[in-house]
Amino acid sequence: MPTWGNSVQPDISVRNLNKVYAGGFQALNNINLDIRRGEIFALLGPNGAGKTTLISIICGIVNASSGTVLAAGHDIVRDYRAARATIGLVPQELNTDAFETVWDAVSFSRGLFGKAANPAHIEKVLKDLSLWDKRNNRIMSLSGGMKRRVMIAKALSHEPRILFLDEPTAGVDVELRRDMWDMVRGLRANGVTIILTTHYIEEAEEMADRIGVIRQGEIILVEGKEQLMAKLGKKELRLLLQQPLSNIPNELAEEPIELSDDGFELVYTFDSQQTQAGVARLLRQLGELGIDYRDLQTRESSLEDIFVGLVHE
Ligand SMILES: Nc1ncnc2c1ncn2[C@@H]1O[C@H](COP(=O)(O)OP(=O)(O)OP(=O)(O)O)[C@@H](O)[C@H]1O
Repeated sequence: MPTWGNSVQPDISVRNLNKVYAGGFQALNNINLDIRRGEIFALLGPNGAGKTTLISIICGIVNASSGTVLAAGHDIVRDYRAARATIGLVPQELNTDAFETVWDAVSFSRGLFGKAANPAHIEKVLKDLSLWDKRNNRIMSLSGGMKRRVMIAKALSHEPRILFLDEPTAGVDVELRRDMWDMVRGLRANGVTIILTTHYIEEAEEMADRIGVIRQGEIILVEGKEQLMAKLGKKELRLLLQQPLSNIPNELAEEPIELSDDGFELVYTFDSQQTQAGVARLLRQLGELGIDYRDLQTRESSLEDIFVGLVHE
């Protein structure tokens, strides 16, 4: 691992980044973003929001129109080789020679970064990814899940301290997705900084330390996952009534309350940061109004609810 390392300085630092594609389409609009050393950062955004464009610029595959990016302190344009050497990229598509063996493909990737051969490192990577037994197998003979592991092994072959995973679990089954999550957590435990893009909110909810939301080429929010859920999360209290109501009683008109179409359910929504005082008041009022309920359920909003609210605002 390179010796450059100041825990205060971000691993990736993006400043005033813009991308206008040749046809004139502005895919990124003044992006500013810091990724901290050793975190798992999830970049969430709907289709076409600019996630792949942003990653491709940081990894030197696409040129920015303006702005700067530092990777581990190296400018990605002026100091491209040093910057790129700190980064591993696992792209969305599998792009590797099917006829090669796992060992050869992963060793060759390391060579592309001008690094001297290091069989001990390749062995460690293959063992960490449960690929050691397959090292002499041709890639075409592997299952889809194993092929994805090979892509990750290739990305880690040159000992990058930053790993980008573009939609790491798109189209993989639930079991493999869980395996991937465990693997990514293991990488972070070894000190790798991880940036992943995902459509699966569940994935961000499960793994990310921080979440960035990108919409129409703009970062609209960056927040710790826990803080995001506390800040924007809502709680819901659902009361199943004994007798249906035809409308919400006037006494409750000021409350954030809704009545279901069949009149059998009252749904009360409140901020997750708020105390239970509102709920206690509501239940007292219902008692005074003689409205009986046979069941009461509470539910907290998921990251998905929050995300849908953000991108469709
Ligand atoms: N080479 C290109 N030329 C012109 N426009 C492009 C090019 N590449 C991407 N775009 C446009 O830029 C926008 C952002 O694309 P990008 O692939 O970065 O989005 P994304 O967030 O990764 O989407 P997805 O989740 O679908 O992969 C899209 O509207 C896309 O059509």
